[in-house]
Amino acid sequence: MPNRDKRAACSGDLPDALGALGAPALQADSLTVLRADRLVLDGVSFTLAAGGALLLVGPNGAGKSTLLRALAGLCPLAAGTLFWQGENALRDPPAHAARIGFLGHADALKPGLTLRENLRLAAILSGRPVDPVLDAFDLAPLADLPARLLSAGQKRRTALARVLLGAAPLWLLDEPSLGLDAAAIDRLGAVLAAHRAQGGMVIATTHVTLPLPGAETLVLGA
Ligand SMILES: Nc1ncnc2c1ncn2[C@@H]1O[C@H](COP(=O)(O)OP(=O)(O)OP(=O)(O)O)[C@@H](O)[C@H]1O
Repeated sequence: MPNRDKRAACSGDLPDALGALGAPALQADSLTVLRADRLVLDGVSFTLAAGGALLLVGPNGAGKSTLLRALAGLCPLAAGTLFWQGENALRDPPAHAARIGFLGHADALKPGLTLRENLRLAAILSGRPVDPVLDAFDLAPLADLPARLLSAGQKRRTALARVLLGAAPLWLLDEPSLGLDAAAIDRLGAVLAAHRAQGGMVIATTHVTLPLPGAETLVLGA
């Protein structure tokens, strides 16, 4: 069972676009989620300011992925409210989707498309160029390979590149370092730090140490 009313307040610079200084950009208030009629999350609360990071930890089945999906609006809340800058975040699903970069367990790449083609839709939607994002994850030499030929770590890096390309302020990452080697984890750390330095926020599930200095931790299933 997750901790009740566990709060994690994260600090960081708060740009005008994300609200008044000191105010939480994201606030989860007593979130409760059922899956197949079973109580998985019971009154989970936390706040996150611009530039902040929150690690979701706990044993298998504790509800970490479920919480990420609930925060993304992909899993209905049985009770509780998610606020974005003081407003009910889930009242306007398209607006909420636009503020989220989501990385699930599955990398969700089209196997027959090249790595670059897999990133094209995100690039069109955000208006951002693909090449700097390829460089950030050392993917340029692989850009014209079909995704089906990529290794597990290369696929993970591509999925992370798509999150970066989306330019959303709130990143929800399910075990982002899964399959990454040490160099790729260093690159991930640099990308996360740059995102937070611009006022972006990160919520990540993990079973291992992630390169997110100063992140708060929310323990589920304790
Ligand atoms: N689609 C679903 N329908 C019913 N129950 C589900 C569904 N998805 C997950 N669950 C259940 O919800 C609980 C929480 O699962 P979740 O995937 O959120 O755990 P987790 O903490 O992310 O685990 P792990 O560390 O193994 O990734 C589990 O008991 C799981 O069986």
